[in-house]
Amino acid sequence: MDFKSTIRTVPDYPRTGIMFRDVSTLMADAKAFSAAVEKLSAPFEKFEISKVAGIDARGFILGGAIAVRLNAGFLPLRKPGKLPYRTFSESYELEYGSDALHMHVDGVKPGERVLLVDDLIATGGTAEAGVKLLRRGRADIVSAVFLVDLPDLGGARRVRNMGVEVKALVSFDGD
Ligand SMILES: O=P(O)(O)OC[C@H]1O[C@H](OP(=O)(O)OP(=O)(O)O)[C@H](O)[C@@H]1O
Ligand SMILES: Nc1ncnc2[nH]cnc12
Repeated sequence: MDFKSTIRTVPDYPRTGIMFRDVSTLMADAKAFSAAVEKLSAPFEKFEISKVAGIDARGFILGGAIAVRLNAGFLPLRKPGKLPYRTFSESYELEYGSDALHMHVDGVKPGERVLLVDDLIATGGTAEAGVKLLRRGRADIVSAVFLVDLPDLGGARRVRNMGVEVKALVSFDGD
């Protein structure tokens, strides 16, 4: 499956100079979406993942589908002001701004095996915040998976340097 050709690139969104990799076109393609979920889930079938942590917002779509495929629960890592109960929070810088992620304090049990999921990794700031939140809950992070890696921005390296394995289906480097 040629996943790359199913992802639309929108130049200068949301700011001049950003090449926006729009995964909504991959997700709208039934064959590509189901093949992507299968490809990112299958390697973890035997890893007894009990929870998939998905990052707000596009990581919810992919993470929810992966959670069902792996018979795992789903844990939302959300933007500020969205979770009703007590939370841990971590702030981070983005390619185009700054933000924070929250996780319910009882979102994971100590030692619980978790797969971290998002649609895309760029600078890795968002994923790093996700890793920090899961570690505050003392989760065992099995891997972090993405549809898209932008390797020029160094995010995958940054997360690997935190001791977390990173997998991505597609890489856009310099194009
Ligand atoms: O590796 P980074 O440089 O941190 O960037 C990656 C993040 O940026 C995008 O989310 P965005 O914050 O645009 O939010 P959205 O999913 O709500 O659109 C993307 O879905 C990742 O979560
Ligand atoms: N270039 C990009 N395309 C889509 N989502 C992003 N998130 C951060 N950088 C991005």
